[in-house]
Amino acid sequence: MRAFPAPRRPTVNRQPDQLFAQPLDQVPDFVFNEDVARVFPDMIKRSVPGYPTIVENIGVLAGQFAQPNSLLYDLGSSLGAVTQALRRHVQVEGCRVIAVDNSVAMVERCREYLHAQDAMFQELLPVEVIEADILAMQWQPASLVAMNFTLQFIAPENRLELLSRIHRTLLPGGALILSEKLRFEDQQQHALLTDLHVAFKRANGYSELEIAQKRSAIENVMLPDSLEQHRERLLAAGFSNVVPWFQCLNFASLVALP
Ligand SMILES: Nc1ncnc2c1ncn2[C@@H]1O[C@H](C[S@+](CC[C@H]([NH3+])C(=O)[O-])CC(=O)[O-])[C@@H](O)[C@H]1O
Ligand SMILES: O=C(O)C(=O)Cc1ccccc1
Repeated sequence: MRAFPAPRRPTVNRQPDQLFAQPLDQVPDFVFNEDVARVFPDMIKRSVPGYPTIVENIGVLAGQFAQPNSLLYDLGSSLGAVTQALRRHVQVEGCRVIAVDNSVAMVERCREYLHAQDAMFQELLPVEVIEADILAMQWQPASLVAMNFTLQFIAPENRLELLSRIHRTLLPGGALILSEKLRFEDQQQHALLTDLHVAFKRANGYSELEIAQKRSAIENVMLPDSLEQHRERLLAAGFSNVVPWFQCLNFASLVALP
């Protein structure tokens, strides 16, 4: 008998995303379940142009906004990629990271990844991973809120209220970092960037079938807004300035100042 049980899975996840590789009679709506959580690092890197750059730089940007003895929120944290970047880059006295996700599968694995990060580095910011709906949670004053590709999964009628709550929770001098897939109001622009995004997925090894089935899985659950809609809604939520800092094809990231 072994003295210690073998780990359930390797710490570094290299499982390829083949979730939509076989033809499905009916493509179900996309959900963040165990199957998705298992392949998520591969899926998001091959699907979102600029994702690794955005994640790493959220850590760098956060270093400019984090204030001593305050909270940093990672909303819709999935496996905690942004939380890990925050912990690598922010070395400010008394800061704490709160990662929130409502998918049990994501939260379980996120905790494992963060334990692995704890084992590898010293003096990382303390972190708490909370399984909760970001529409129903209690807020505490924060100097940074990151929402990396999460708002697009929130029902459109709830988006303004959520951003208003985030605005109220932010300390002066803090920031919201909001990354989203974009829709374009100009039809030609929208078609061009959509085609270029399909080319990006193809170049990353997805077949036409995988691309088509994934599109139909997400079309009712992931509803992107235009940059103009984001800007207007952030201003309506109380933010004083909205600064795009990254765009790659139809994916962008903004800094919103309270
Ligand atoms: N109401 C909600 N409450 C809490 N979590 C939610 C809610 N709705 C969706 N989520 C969670 O938001 C995450 C969106 S993925 C974020 C990537 C990550 N930020 C990353 O930088 O790797 C984006 C994507 O897959 O395109 C999922 O884990 C959902 O469970
Ligand atoms: O926009 C797309 O085509 C995507 O595939 C984005 C995405 C990435 C990861 C999970 C869900 C949606």
